[in-house]
Amino acid sequence: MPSLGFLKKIRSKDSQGSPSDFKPGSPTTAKDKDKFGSPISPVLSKTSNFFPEPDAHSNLPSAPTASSDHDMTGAGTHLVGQSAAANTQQVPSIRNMVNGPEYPSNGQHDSAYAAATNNNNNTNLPQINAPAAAKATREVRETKGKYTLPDFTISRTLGTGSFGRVHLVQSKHNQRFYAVKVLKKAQVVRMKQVEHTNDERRMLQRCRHPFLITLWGTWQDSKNLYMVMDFIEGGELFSLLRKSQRFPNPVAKFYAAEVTLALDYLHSVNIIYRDLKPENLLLDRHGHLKITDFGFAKEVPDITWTLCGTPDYLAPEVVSNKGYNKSVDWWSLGILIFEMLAGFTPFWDSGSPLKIYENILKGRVKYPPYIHPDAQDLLSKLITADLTKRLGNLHGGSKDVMQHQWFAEVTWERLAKKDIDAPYVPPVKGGQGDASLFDKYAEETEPYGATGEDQFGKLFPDF
Ligand SMILES: Nc1ncnc2c1ncn2[C@@H]1O[C@H](COP(=O)(O)OP(=O)(O)OP(=O)(O)O)[C@@H](O)[C@H]1O
Repeated sequence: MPSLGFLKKIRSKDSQGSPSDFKPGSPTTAKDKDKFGSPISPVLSKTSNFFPEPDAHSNLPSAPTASSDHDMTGAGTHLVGQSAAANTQQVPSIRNMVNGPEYPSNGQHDSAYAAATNNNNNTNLPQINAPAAAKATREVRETKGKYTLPDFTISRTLGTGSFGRVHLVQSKHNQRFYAVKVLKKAQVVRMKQVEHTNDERRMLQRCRHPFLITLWGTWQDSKNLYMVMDFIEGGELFSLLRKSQRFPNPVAKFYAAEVTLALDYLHSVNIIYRDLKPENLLLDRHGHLKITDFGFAKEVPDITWTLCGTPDYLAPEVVSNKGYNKSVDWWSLGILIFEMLAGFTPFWDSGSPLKIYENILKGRVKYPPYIHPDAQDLLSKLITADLTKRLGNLHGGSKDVMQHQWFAEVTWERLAKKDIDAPYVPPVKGGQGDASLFDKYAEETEPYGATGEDQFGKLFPDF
């Protein structure tokens, strides 16, 4: 049993959806259903468009087939079929992108992945060729973006974390909005997170995928580290989930499917994410997910031992300090799906991490009766301590998860191209630095851009 001192993160904010509403065995009440009304309901009619081939065995509303050339991002269609090499040529250096008028659209972020996963197979699962994906990633991300504070106008805090905060910023060169994560070096060192922080930068630099945040570059001054990312305008899935209390089955399925594709990609390039939770899932302006916060991501071809993560989401092999592998992300996916469907995490226990650990090790999950049987079947196969039985960790890898009955109507290739409408479109004014969907935070009082002696500079050579 780990002591709290080992842990990087305790779940903060208003933390946990309370399980108090759930009385095992009691049916879902009409009142429960009403709770779904806000803020998902205005677009709930769109749930029927998520997955155009409805599963005959599911209770989803039957769906009109979305037109095959429909692309709600306005970006995806022209990408399909581009070669990774062609795409590489189109992506200018980061410095040029900030300075120049031809800043790439989000669509270009997607195209290396699209090219790497493009195939003519009959199956609707993207056939990801890991070495090709990794190569495409490397080719696209060889630029080494270096910025300075005067490149940006810093505005409000979008979110805070264990070591720093994330600001909305505007580039003075192209007037576009970005998010800059600011980490205090002293705090990173004090909390023994130097390696994780360097890993975060390296992993983000390497990754390129439609559902992963894009890192454009970094810099440092004598006190802080800075990471420039896309500003993802729709806020955290966490906020949407708390407001909605819990998601209807198809809504949870949509988000779970996008996360599954992102995990499939990360694992294909030997990266474990290790911090899956709704706080780290942001919604873009069209309602698609972006995974942020790679503070725990690690390149591991095989097994690792570090104890990190957020209590509710830790797999038993992590809690009991055994070596672990990519399977921990599949466990966390199970916890995420459970939380989306139930509104609380399965091992939650009066907010006490130690009790949560005990519950994780006991491994008993009570499924609320309103969870769809197919979802429950998938959850029982993900939230299983036995690594020889955990879905995602078996011979079929992530394909076993993607081919599970709960995901039967998901057309994975279209989903990977963002060619399926999201269930909820955040009410934001795109491209205008609209941060209205983010919680408000007290602002930093110490000015950025400190000069003078840099005690820790050598520890962060890549920033
Ligand atoms: N690219 C982004 N666009 C918009 N908001 C963002 C972005 N990246 C992060 N945020 C916001 O900032 C919050 C904190 O970011 P992040 O999780 O990366 O910080 P952290 O210090 O690593 O936090 P933690 O303690 O959870 O690890 C996020 O939950 C999110 O609300």
